[in-house]
Amino acid sequence: MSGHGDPIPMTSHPSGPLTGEAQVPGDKSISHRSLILGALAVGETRITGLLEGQDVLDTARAMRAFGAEVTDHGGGAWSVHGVGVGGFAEPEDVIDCGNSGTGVRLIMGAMATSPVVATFTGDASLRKRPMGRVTDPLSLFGAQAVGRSGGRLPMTVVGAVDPVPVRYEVPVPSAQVKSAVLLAGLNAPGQTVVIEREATRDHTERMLVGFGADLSTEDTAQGRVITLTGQPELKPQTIAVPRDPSSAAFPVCAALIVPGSDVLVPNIGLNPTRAGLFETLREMGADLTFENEREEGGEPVADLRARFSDAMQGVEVPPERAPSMIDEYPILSVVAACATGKTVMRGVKELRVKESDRIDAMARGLEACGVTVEEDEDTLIVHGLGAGAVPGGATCEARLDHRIAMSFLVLGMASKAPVGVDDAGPIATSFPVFEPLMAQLGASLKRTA
Ligand SMILES: O=C(O)C1=C[C@@H](OP(=O)(O)O)[C@@H](O)[C@H](O)C1
Ligand SMILES: C=C(OP(=O)(O)O)C(=O)O
Repeated sequence: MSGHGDPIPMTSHPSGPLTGEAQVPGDKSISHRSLILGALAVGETRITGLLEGQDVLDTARAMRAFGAEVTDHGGGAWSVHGVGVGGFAEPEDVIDCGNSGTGVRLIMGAMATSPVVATFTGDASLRKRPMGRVTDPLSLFGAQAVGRSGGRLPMTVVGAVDPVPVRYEVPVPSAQVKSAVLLAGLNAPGQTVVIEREATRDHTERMLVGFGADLSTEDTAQGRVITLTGQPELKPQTIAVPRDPSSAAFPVCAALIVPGSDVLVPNIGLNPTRAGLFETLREMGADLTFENEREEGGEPVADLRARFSDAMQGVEVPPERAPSMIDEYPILSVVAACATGKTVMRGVKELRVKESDRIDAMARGLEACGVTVEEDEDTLIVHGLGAGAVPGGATCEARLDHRIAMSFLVLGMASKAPVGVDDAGPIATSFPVFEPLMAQLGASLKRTA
């Protein structure tokens, strides 16, 4: 929901060893898609392990507004009684997607080829984010969108009455844009083709196939070509949502930088389009192992074991790895500050249009904590001080951004002096149990008045 409550200032104090098991919640990307695809199927989809973070709860509410029956059975078990492709009803009120770019962009795609009109809004962060990247391709299907200047929310989308299929080359590496076009293509007759130069997370493609759509993917010299045949009848599914690697990143990285730590993070989804951080950490010399590697529900899964690693060194992260770790640069820059030498992150300008400008948010906060940082439009460079050498002692701005808030709280666990954030409230969008989970491992997080 767009209204956040009062800010929740929080301070993270230097911590003793972090030990034990961290049961992180379900994957946010897969949770959104489970609800949306469930709403577009005919019959009842059953979901276990759904992330009950605010972003996903807002998508659940939106699916109800479009006519699906969405039921919370407790303990992460949900069901969605879908209305079928093209069956969305017109919402009676504004759709509020809160803090969630994924929610609003995927839902716009899902409704854009149905004869309904919907107005979308979000919180102060989401209202700053660009929607033109989604509404441009949706207009090719015949949909129309009017929003605030710069293509910002609030925005009204008029779904196409007679949609046509499209062939669209995604101009920015974005799974949200790709997914919006594929979801719109579901209700267009004929074949919709999406081309992405750099492969981004492929949950939409995998799940569409699971729901019975005719979708094929081909890797060509131009990039990945995805072809979807429109107007399928999607069959309801039983989905066990894997645990989120982007949430696992926080206890994993905390364990790597807090002396004496040894943490197990079980059942983490390791889809290669999501696992770039773990590869980078290993290149830095992290003691990070994958145990019990297996396949579950078509996705690779493993238990991650992270132990304090006092000899990590800075690396150059290859720009082509960015899509597979796009949400992990904030926490990587914290690890980089605790490694020796410099870590160079290039090809990261997409970070500037997330919940906050994440390059600027991390640069300012790290500097306040005594770390030297360089940046340009597309680059972040962190000069590491080594294990235990970051001064800390600052309160950093979270900027309505859950990943920024969690990153600085992790930094506080490994700094010389505590690190605070002005508002830990946004953490509830993706990782509502972050505070008790980290406390159970031994972290000292205190809500400050
Ligand atoms: O499709 C998704 O579920 C997501 C795609 C990424 O955004 P972009 O598509 O803007 O890169 C990512 O940052 C976001 O957290 C989730
Ligand atoms: C960028 C993120 O999410 P969204 O775009 O869905 O707001 C994120 O979770 O880091």
